Formats: sequence, C-alpha cells, structure tokens
Amino acid sequence: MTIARTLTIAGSAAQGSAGLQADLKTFQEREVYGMSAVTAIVANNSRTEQGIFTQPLEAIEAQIYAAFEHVGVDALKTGMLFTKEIIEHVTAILKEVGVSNIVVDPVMIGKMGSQLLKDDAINTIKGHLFPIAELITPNTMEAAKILGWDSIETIEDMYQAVKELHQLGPGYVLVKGGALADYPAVDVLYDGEKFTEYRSERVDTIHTSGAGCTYAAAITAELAKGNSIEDAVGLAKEFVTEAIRYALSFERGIGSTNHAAYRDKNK
Ligand SMILES: Nc1ncnc2c1ncn2[C@@H]1O[C@H](COP(=O)(O)OP(=O)(O)O)[C@@H](O)[C@H]1O
Ligand SMILES: Cc1ncc(COP(=O)(O)OP(=O)(O)O)c(N)n1
Repeated sequence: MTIARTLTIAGSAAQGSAGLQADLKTFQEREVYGMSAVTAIVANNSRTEQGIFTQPLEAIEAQIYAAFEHVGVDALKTGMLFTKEIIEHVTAILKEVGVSNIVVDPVMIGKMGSQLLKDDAINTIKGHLFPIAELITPNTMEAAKILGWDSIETIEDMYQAVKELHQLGPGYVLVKGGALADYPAVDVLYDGEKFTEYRSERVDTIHTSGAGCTYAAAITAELAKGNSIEDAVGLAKEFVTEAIRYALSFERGIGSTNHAAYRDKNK
C-alpha cells in the first residue's frame, strides 16, 4: 500500500488542541502518514513557572533526518520555531534535503497566550524560511506584524497584505481572516497574479484553539497527495470549518477544534 507522507516541524502543545498534536490528528484524519520533529514543548499550567522547554538543535536535526531517511516526505509544515537559531538551522536542513512542498505557518502567539516566536526572530523567518516556502499561512495579526503594519481590519487590507507578503519570496500566500469578527470567515490566497477567496459562515464559538494549525496541516496533507494549492486550501477549509463547528469546550476557557468532526459528518 502506498500512502502520502507528511512531516510537521512544530512545538508540542501539551493540552492537545494545537501544535504537533493538532497536526498529527489532522494528518490521520486526512489519511496521510504523519511524522513530527519537536522544536519545543509548551506546557503552561498554574504550577510550572517556565512553561516552554526548547529542544536542542541537535535533537531537532536528528528528528528531521530520521523522517527523511526512514520514510521520506512528500510535504511538510512548520509551526512553532521559537528562536532565530532554530529557524536558521531548520532552513539549512530543508535546503539540503531539497523538499518542495513546504507550508510555513508563522505562529507567533497562541490563543492561550503562549509566545511561540521570539520578537527578534520575525526577521529571520521572513528572510530565511519564506523564500523556500511553497505557501505561508499567517493570520491577520501575524501578517500585520510581519509587514510592520498596525493592524489588518478589513478584507481590502487582506488583499493588500497578500500582495506585499508575496514579495518576500513564497510561492503562495494565504492570509486567514478568522479574527475579523465583523465578516464571515474569509481567507485570501495569492500566487503573485491571481487572488482566490475561501469563505465559510462564521461559527459562533470561542473554542477555536488549534484552528490555524489544523488548517495548515490539512493543506499539507492534501499537497502530499498531489493536489494543487488551490484545491488543497479548498479541501482544508471544509475540514477546519467542521472542526470549528463541532469544537470541544471542556468547560475551562477556550476549548479545542474537533479534528474528528469532518469524518463524523461524512460517515
Ligand atoms: N469562528 C469561526 N468560524 C468559522 N471559521 C473560522 C472561525 N474562526 C476562524 N475560522 C477559520 O479558521 C481558519 C484558521 O484561521 P484563524 O483562526 O484566523 O487562524 P489562527 O488559529 O492561526 O489564528 C481560517 O480558515 C479561518 O477563516
Ligand atoms: C505549540 C503550539 N504551536 C502552535 C500553536 C498555535 O496554534 P494555532 O492553531 O495557530 O492558533 P491558536 O489555536 O493557538 O490560536 C500553539 N498554540 N501551540
């Protein structure tokens, strides 16, 4: 049996909704083979002062090579990279192994408040990783920060943002409009010439932890299967919308996107 192979290079979100936990659950749901390289462990709780445990560069490198050597990778995504050093090291390895389907989700601050990218690492992700990415998937806050804008408030702003972000070198830019509360859930894709909008109704919920990771992981899975970027984003948008519609509350603040919801709906 052949199966498409995916890798996430990301942080571990101990609470299970985001990070590599969301990615691996999504890979499984999209019926691809999932692998992971852990960059940092995020484990915020009321008893632990230091909730972020960065992995040594040597450990990150070993995990990436293990995935490439033992299995092979058809598409990969990056999530939490946290430091300049990790970004530089991961970029150098990806250039060496020569993988083409790279999805970069430039996560900066999680919905639970964790810092996922140090402020001094934003320029490194722009300068090193974006030029080798097939697709970058910032949310509106991340897109504004990367561009040095105050904020992105409207869909017109999103159109301007994808154009400017594309000049940083990725093949495609997808700006996600989940935070624009006055609009439906609109995302804008740009390939340097053509804009494509992806829309769904806005689900009335606060339980969207992991939505961005889940979306980028589903896109990665569909690219690994050989779909075009446009089709991969469309399929992933349907998947993440169901994951948000049937989100899991746990009744303790912001709950999790439900990675099994799309499967349950299509049974
Ligand atoms: N309340 C919502 N209802 C429906 N879709 C949403 C909602 N919030 C976010 N989305 C969608 O979820 C995906 C992830 O977007 P977003 O939440 O902006 O990313 P992030 O988790 O990185 O902040 C996008 O397709 C966005 O449009
Ligand atoms: C370890 C870790 N990585 C990434 C995220 C961000 O997840 P994302 O789905 O982009 O957004 P939030 O759900 O946090 O808003 C994370 N939280 N943890």
